[in-house]
Formats: sequence, C-alpha cells, structure tokens
Amino acid sequence: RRGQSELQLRFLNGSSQVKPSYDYVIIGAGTAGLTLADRLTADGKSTVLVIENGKVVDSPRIDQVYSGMAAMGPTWSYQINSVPQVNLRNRTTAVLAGNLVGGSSAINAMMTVRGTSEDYDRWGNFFSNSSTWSWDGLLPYLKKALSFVPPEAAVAESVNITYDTSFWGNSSSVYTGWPSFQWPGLKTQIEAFQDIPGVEFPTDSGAGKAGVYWFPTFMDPKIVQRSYARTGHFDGINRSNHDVVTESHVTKIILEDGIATGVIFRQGRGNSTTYTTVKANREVILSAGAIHSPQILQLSGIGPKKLLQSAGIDTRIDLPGVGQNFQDHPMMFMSIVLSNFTTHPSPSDMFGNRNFTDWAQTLWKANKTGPYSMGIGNAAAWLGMPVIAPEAFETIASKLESQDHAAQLPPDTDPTVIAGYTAQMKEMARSIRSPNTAFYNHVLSGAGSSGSLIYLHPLSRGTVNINTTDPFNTEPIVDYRALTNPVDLDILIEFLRFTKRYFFETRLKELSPRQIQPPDYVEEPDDLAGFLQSNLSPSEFHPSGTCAMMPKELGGVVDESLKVYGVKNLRVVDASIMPTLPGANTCQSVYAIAEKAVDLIKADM
Ligand SMILES: Cc1cc2nc3c(=O)[nH]c(=O)nc-3n(C[C@H](O)[C@H](O)[C@H](O)COP(=O)(O)OP(=O)(O)OC[C@H]3O[C@@H](n4cnc5c(N)ncnc54)[C@H](O)[C@@H]3O)c2cc1C
Repeated sequence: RRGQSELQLRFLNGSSQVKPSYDYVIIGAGTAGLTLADRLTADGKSTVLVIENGKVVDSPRIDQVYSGMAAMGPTWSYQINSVPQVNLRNRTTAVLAGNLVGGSSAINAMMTVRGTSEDYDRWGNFFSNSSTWSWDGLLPYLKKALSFVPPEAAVAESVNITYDTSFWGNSSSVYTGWPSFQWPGLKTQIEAFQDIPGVEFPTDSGAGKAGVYWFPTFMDPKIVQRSYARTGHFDGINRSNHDVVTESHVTKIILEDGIATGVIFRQGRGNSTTYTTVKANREVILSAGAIHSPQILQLSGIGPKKLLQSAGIDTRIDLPGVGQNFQDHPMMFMSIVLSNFTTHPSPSDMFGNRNFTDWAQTLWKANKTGPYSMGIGNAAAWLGMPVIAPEAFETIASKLESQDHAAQLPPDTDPTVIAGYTAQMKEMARSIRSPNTAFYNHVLSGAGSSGSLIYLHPLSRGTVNINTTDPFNTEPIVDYRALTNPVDLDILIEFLRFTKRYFFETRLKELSPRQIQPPDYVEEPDDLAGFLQSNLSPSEFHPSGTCAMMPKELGGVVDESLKVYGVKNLRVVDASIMPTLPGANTCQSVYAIAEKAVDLIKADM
C-alpha cells in the first residue's frame, strides 16, 4: 500500500487544483464509485474526477478482519438517526453509511454473499423477460467483480466447506477469501438442517440457490486484511486521467436544458466555505449510496414535485420515485441456547478461556492464522417460505395478493410509485411460494446458541427525503416505515416459530435447548408481534431502492441503462438502483452493478 504522502498528490484538496472539466464526474468514492473510476480510466482514453465527502482513512480497525465489526459504528459513518419508528415502539435507529474513501465497503462486516437467481431475474422482469438484468446477465459481472481465493484444504475438510470455482472469477483486485480456522460446532449446526424437509445444501454460495451454505469474507487472505473498494480500485493506481478530490461535499448537479453538465461541490476550510463548479463533458455519475443519491437528486430539482416545492427547490424534473421505495434488511435476535453443547473450541472460548486466547494470539502473531483470522462468520441458512412455513406460506401469499397496496404507502404517494409497489408485491407473492427466494437468514455462529435472524425480503417500504426546513445543510430524513405492511409481521412470526423448531425438533434437541428470548411461554401471535415490535432493528445497514431501476410508469428513477428519466448524461450507479433487495448482504451485488455499468457507459462512448 502506498504511503499517505504519495497519495496526497492525487488528493486535490485545494479546489484550485481541480481541472475545469472531465469526461466523467463521479459523485462518491465508495464501493461503486471507485470501481467505476478505476475501470473507466484504465485504458487512458477518458478523464475522471471522483468527488468524495470523506477522507482517506488508514486504520488497523478498517483492515482488521477479526469479528467483522471493528470498523462499524459512528466513527467513519454519517451521523444520521432514523425518524422514530411508529411500529417499533417509536424507537430510532442509527443509519450507518460509510463517510470515507471506500464508502461502506470500508466499514462493512465483509460477508460475501449474493442473492438467488430469482432475486436478479426479478429486477429485469419489471421491464421484460428479455432484460439483461437477470441472473444470466449479471453472473459474468459477479465473477468479474471479485477474485475468489479458496479455503485451505485442511480447514475445508475439518468442517466440510464446499465450494465451486466455476461461479467465481480471479481477475479482480478486490478479493474474497477464507480464514484459516473454523469452529467445529458449525458442523453440528449445519447438519441439523438435514432434519428439516426441503432444505437444500448448495455446493457454493455463488450458485444462485437458496439453502444452507458456506460463504467467504471480503479479505485478502495473503495479508489477512479487509479487501474493499479502496484496496482494489484505488491504492496503487496512479493515472494522470484519474483525479480524486476528498473532503468535498457535492451539493448539486447542474442541469442545462435537461442535460447534466456538471456538479457543484463545497469545501470547508476553517471558517470559510468555498463552492466549486466542475464540468462533465460526457456524464455525471451519481454513486453516493442509497441514503445520499436521492438527496442529491432532490437538491438538484429532480424528485417529487410537492416535496421539492415545500423545500423551496425549483422542480427541474418531476420524478416521483426519487427517495421512495426505500428498503433495508430488518434484523433481530432470538436467544436459544443448547445446555449440553460441549463442542470445543467454541466462540465462547474467545471470552475468558485464557489458555485458548493465548494459543490464538500466538498463532496470530506468528503468521496471522487461527481464530483471529475470522470475520463475522462463514456459514448461514438462507431459506424460502415454503421451507420455513410449509403450512402458512400459502395463506401469507394470498393475504399479500388481496391487500390494498396503496394503503401500505404514505398518504400522498404518486400513482406511478403505487403501481410499482403493486408490481413488486405481485412478484413477492410469487416469491413467497418459491423455495428459491430466501426470506429467512440465520447466521450460524458455531456456538451452542442461535445467531442473528435477518429478514431478506421485507414488504414495507420507507422513504429518504430531504429535510425541507434546511435541505442543503442537513442530512436527509430517513424513515424505514418498518412493519407498515402488516404481512411483514406474519412472516416474522413464522421466523420465530421456525427457529424454535430448528432447535427443538431436529437432532439439536438432544443437546437440551433452552429458549430465553422471547421466553418460551410467549406463543400467541399478538405476544410474538409485541416481542418483534420491541426488538426488531429495521436495518442491517443495507439501504437500497431509493433511485429504483424500474419503468418510469412504475415509479422508476433510472432505466435499464441506469440513466435518470428525463435527464441526459446522468446515471445513478450504486445500491440505490436495486428495485428490490437481493436476499443477501448487498455489497457483492453493488460491485456487480458497477461492473455492468462500466459496459453500459462504454457502449455510449
Ligand atoms: C456497517 C455496515 C455493515 C455492512 N455489512 C455488509 C456485509 O457484511 N456484507 C455485504 O455484502 N454488505 C454489507 N454492507 C452493505 C454494503 O457495504 C453496501 O451495500 C455497499 O457498500 C454500498 O455501496 P454504494 O456504492 O451504494 O455506497 P457507498 O459504498 O456507501 O458509497 C457512497 C459514497 O458516497 C459518498 N458521498 C455521499 N454523499 C456525498 C456527497 N454529497 N458528496 C460527496 N460524496 C458523497 C460517501 O461518503 C461514500 O463514500 C454493510 C454496510 C454497512 C454500513
């Protein structure tokens, strides 16, 4: 990795150093933005400026793989709290989004997962069944995005890790790999799923199939450090056609006669603030993430007219979908412990077992091996509704179909956004009936206890809108609108029931399971709902959907080329374009979206 001082040469911290124009101006040096900038400048034919709000941060906490969570939290994130969630007993949630070079890929938990084939086919189906936004169309980009490094044979053998390199590539500088250690208890946890009818065990996490499987970690196994957009698409790149300006906050995209011609950004120095305009000869590309991309569009006059009017912003393009269709993966903890779980070593040995941690430290210091090379986990169940709720899924799907969809959205929602939501719910009803759309995600810890439960296809939709009282100087208003669609509760109640069955009705019952939270006497639907309202978090930090790639008449913001409707030379490329969430952590999909966008952009050169 190059030293900070050398990097500074390319950090145009004084606005006077920015050239007046570039072929492409990219907003946000995050996961998608850095991928795009690297690929678009590689052949030397185009000039690119990336404008980033955050700084370049060097920290062992970012590099650290162990635990997966060392870089999470407020330090390198925007400071945003959601509005109180009415259906979650008015609790608010910290909205984490990376505010540094590398974006959220610098602070995420490094779980490398992709959705099932149905998740990606669904995206294209909103346009036509010949869309290239499909599993077949995206697989080459999922492969291009990452270099897969297989696990060591001995570790793989110790816990039966299977993988299939045909689903992966090996040409990217962003790596995904494996720790040199796994908890033996994972074998027990995985095998217990064999006792549940319908559970599949795909050979590889990249196969596009639901089931129980192993998945790698965004890390470079050679150095056992996080591998992310900065290490893969920024460090070591020194091209005269590739400029990056940090600590620079984009306030607006300039529109002239419906054409995006440039960007205005703000730099604060001591007490003074400067504003700089930079021109884009070919395109402005918005990659500010699902929280800030809709904000920047709205500040530029592209968004729902009524909202813009109430903020005193001139409507340049009335685009009702901007900032709507907001989705994230809700998350919760259900606590069940196996009283007679005696497998060791187990994660609990990392806390209080001095002999074990001394051994682990020795391995780590000697050659970066052992338990300290592990992230948040490498095995999980990703299961469809027919598997987890065989007796209830049909009733739930029918209830969703017969719903008044408009009633689930905010009162003033535009008819096109309602039409898009209706189309999505039709797809979701179909998906509830399919074993190959995973709704339920249970991350396995290797300890004798339950892990976190994640809801992969929530039906409620939130909003991310500018703060109309002071839109240019405040963060957007983030409202998950969690559990506003009551069918979400029906599904989540099935999650609790299924998790209980997994512990009490499989071979795990021999290990004396004990349910702690919610207490086992809590069984009535109303009481389970109460537990969820008190405990659910609306976010796994996977914000998506706020500049949805959908037809315009379905409330879409960008078309299949990721171009913003009604504007020339403006694309959005980041997590905000996902029309519906993939049933997986989102980072791998964002890299693939960016890789596909590169080809879409080049096709227009
Ligand atoms: C805490 C956390 C844990 C996660 N865990 C996982 C995980 O384990 N596995 C997984 O697959 N996914 C995970 N994710 C999600 C994943 O990291 C994101 O989906 C993905 O990185 C988003 O990429 P993006 O390009 O859309 O946005 P980002 O990578 O967030 O990039 C947006 C960039 O735009 C910049 N920006 C924003 N506004 C402006 C402005 N006005 N001017 C200039 N620059 C601006 C930001 O500073 C940022 O650098 C996690 C995310 C977080 C936050």
